[in-house]
Amino acid sequence: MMDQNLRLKLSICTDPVLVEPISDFLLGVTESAVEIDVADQDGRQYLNAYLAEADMEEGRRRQIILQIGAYLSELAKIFKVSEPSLAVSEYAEEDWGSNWKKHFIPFAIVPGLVIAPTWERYQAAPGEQVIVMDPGMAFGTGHHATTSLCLALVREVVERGGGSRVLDVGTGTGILGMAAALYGATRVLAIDNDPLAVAAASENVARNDLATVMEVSAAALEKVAGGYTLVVANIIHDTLLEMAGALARLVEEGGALVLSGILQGEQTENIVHCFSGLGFEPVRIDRLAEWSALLLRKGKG
Ligand SMILES: C[S@@+](CC[C@H](N)C(=O)[O-])C[C@H]1O[C@@H](n2cnc3c(N)ncnc32)[C@H](O)[C@@H]1O
Repeated sequence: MMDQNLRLKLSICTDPVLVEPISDFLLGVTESAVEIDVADQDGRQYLNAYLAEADMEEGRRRQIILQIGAYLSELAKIFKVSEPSLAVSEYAEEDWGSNWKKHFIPFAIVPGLVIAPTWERYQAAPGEQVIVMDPGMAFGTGHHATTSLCLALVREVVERGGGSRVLDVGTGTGILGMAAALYGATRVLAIDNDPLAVAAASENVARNDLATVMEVSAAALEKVAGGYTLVVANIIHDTLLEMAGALARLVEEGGALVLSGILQGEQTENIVHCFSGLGFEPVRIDRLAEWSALLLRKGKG
């Protein structure tokens, strides 16, 4: 057992090509604050990640380190570069808040849309949209590749007039639904089966003055009624396949379905195959790091 109030610090030295996918993973999956140093003389880059979770049991600590180590080896194989080195140390809690805050700074997740933390007074530039939220409440502060891939497709659909009724399935922090509302959607329903995510998204919707457009609910997908012009779901591949029938039913004829949480290759092919069988045509597949996001259209017209 570790001492009270200690957190893990991971120091990773890597080929620069892996910096982005490693940061995405650490921010999105382990909710770490990540600091990236400039390249050293040998051309490698150094990342320090400060994990949010404190006082881990030894078993959990070992599991996290193994998971991250396995992910680093997998990435090195995919990108055909040498495996990153990983060193683990501990640091005291007082440092964490300031590290987290130092590294969660306003950033444009897609051009024209900035995610800003609640403790910053961010001054939007003309024409810029801003979503204000705290990190670490639920998945989806916009640092994960799948979130930014979905945002670009949501914007495409809504700005082309497909945003009269939007359903955000697995909303996390509410980021995709809130972005749809800012891009001009007139009604948004956001659902999640994690009560912490529902609480976080509700708070974010209120904080961003979007409650007149966007509703957040813990309702199960099977209980949702009606036809939507756009349904977006950034959830893992296996869950998307389980949900396929319900998702397909909720998209109106001619409407759009945006899916991510899907790895490139076999998972992407499975999803295209499954939704083709349900009457959807793939319109666009975007890729970032090892992830894909799909825009599908229901029916032929
Ligand atoms: C990868 S996160 C995506 C969060 C956010 N939409 C984004 O794009 O950043 C997936 C979310 O789906 C939720 N989720 C997983 N299975 C679900 C299900 N069966 N029904 C509703 N939500 C689900 C999780 O609780 C989590 O908040």
